[in-house]
Amino acid sequence: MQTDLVRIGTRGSALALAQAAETRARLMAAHNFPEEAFEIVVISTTGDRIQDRALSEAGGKGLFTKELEEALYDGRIDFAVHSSKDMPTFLPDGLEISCFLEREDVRDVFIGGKVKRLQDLPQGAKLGTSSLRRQALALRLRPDLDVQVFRGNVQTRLRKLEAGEVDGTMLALAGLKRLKLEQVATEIMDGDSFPPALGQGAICIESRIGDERVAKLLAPIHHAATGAELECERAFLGALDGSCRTPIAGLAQVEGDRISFRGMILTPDGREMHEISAEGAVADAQAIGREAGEEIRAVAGETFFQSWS
Ligand SMILES: NCc1[nH]cc(CCC(=O)O)c1CC(=O)O
Repeated sequence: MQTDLVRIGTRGSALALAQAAETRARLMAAHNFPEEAFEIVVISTTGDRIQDRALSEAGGKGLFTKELEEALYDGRIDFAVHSSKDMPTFLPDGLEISCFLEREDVRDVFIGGKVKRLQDLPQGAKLGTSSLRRQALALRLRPDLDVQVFRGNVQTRLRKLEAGEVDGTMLALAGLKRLKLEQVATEIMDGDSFPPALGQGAICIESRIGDERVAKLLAPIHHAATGAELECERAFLGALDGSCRTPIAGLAQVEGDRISFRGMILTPDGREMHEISAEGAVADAQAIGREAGEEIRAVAGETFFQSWS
């Protein structure tokens, strides 16, 4: 048994651990394995250690994946469990995303201290978020808000809200559900005016290209529709060159053999916005995302991306 031990790599935050446990539970059910067949290997990343500034300033998305990828190369873990939203657009050589679990609710929520809804915040109230997308979308609805950089894991943010450091904050409903904390949400944002981050709500698994044992292990827990949605969304991001300094939102949705996509780019102050919609066969998911990215890029013009960076 020991030689067959499956080593699951994860970050150490409560959300990451919940995602690793969910992956393990699905594998146990799919293969009829006991819990002892798995070891959850916790790996601390640079992103976890930086708490005092926005991640876009510190070097971006790779900060949450680098140390896990080193563990994959070294063979200390068999695969790494991630939030798709936090994955860089391009992966290092030899590694791939080999599996997507079925997507959770993709929506964002508002969590208010004294008021329940974002729109009910008093003039000039403090909204805590480090996401440029949430900042831009919130400022579109409420240009008067005072957006504060607000880092840390979900629990830390909720503590800061309770302590009155801000008047409200925003989080992904998916993460709250995985932590069994969805009851703290005071408003579920409407997906039309508040589209999610690309990849939001989807757990993905990164592994070594060509690892047949891991491929066989993961095949039964892969969710094809989520996979197509994420292929489309990641292609959109790739065409935009996924800069962390650009607020980007969007969502692909599979229905039967069709996929629809809606994407949005904004200026950080939320004043300027470009939107795109596309639709087609699921088999063309990637091309649909890429073409939507190229089109929105052309419509916005290169100056759009340079105007604030
Ligand atoms: N950047 C942190 C992060 N990465 C994934 C989630 C939520 C879970 C998900 O989207 O799958 C969160 C927290 C949040 O944005 O509320």
